[in-house]
Amino acid sequence: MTYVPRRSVLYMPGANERALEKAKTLPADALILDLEDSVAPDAKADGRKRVCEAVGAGGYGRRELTIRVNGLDTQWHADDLRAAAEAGPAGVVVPKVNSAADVHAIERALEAAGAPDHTAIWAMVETPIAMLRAHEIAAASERLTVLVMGTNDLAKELHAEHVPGRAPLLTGLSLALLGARAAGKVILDGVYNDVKDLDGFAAECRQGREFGFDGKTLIHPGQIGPCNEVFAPSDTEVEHARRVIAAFEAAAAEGRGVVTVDGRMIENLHVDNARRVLDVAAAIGAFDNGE
Ligand SMILES: CC(C)(COP(=O)(O)OP(=O)(O)OC[C@H]1O[C@@H](n2cnc3c(N)ncnc32)[C@H](O)[C@@H]1OP(=O)(O)O)[C@@H](O)C(=O)NCCC(=O)NCCSC(=O)C[C@H](O)C(=O)O
Ligand SMILES: [Mg+2]
Repeated sequence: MTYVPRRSVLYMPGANERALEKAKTLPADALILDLEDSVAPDAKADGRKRVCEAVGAGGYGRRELTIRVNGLDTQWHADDLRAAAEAGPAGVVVPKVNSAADVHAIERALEAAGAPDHTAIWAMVETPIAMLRAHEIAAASERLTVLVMGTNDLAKELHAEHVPGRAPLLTGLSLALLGARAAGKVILDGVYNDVKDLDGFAAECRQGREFGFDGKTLIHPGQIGPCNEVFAPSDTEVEHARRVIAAFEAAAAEGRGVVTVDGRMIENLHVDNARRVLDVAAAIGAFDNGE
């Protein structure tokens, strides 16, 4: 799987002209122009027109541009999907995807509307049944490239509380990760609602990274910088990866398949991981330099 930086993926209300303009200068890797929860029912049609025009007009540079449509069971879904297909963003983010059949319906609708091949499906998994079917959803289509956690909806459905450490959500997060990885797909963590609590936010970014998420979805510009930092390999990690590869190659030249670095065992699989760290760091370096 070729790594595409999606450390920071910022939602912005599709009806908010100022936010759509401001996003052109923000250092997020990707943007989700939202037509669902952040847009009031009366503003849906206007929001749809606005975000599709924004995608058509461009000006977002290398930021990956996606549109979040309303859910499959809503009155706006079909029109949103048709308009998004015509606008041709990098991805269409679909909330509350609960089955492979849902993915197939989205895929058929995009194809019927003439969506370009580059428009991927990003499926939001945010219900108990979606956690239990995460692999079925992730593997349902090649057009589906990204799973997006919806942790607010998941907590609501579970009757769970938002607590530091996210204990009530950990099983769901793990199931979704297992499903995504088993299907070879990218997976993004959910949002952190308290935009003023940067310490709590940083802790949740670190937890997401430790779990294996590729990046995190965000709701405020102030969350972008800290998130980019956490989801990129640090200089220390890059240096360690280089030493792992060098030590293993030296050992291999002497006919050994195992070595220690800083007292820890290094085998082939650790070298694979070290190479992945270097690939990710290089891709992020090129992205940040605008290459
Ligand atoms: C959360 C907010 C409502 C906070 O808004 P506000 O108090 O106005 O923020 P600030 O005054 O600090 O804003 C400072 C400037 O930054 C711009 N801004 C703010 N947010 C964004 C954004 N998301 N994208 C782009 N620009 C943004 C403001 O316009 C200010 O600009 P300026 O005037 O030039 O200084 C607000 O941040 C917000 O609306 N966030 C996005 C909310 C959203 O999209 N929600 C839906 C997605 S999350 C979700 O649905 C969860 C999921 O489905 C689940 O189940 O978990
Ligand atoms: Mg949601």
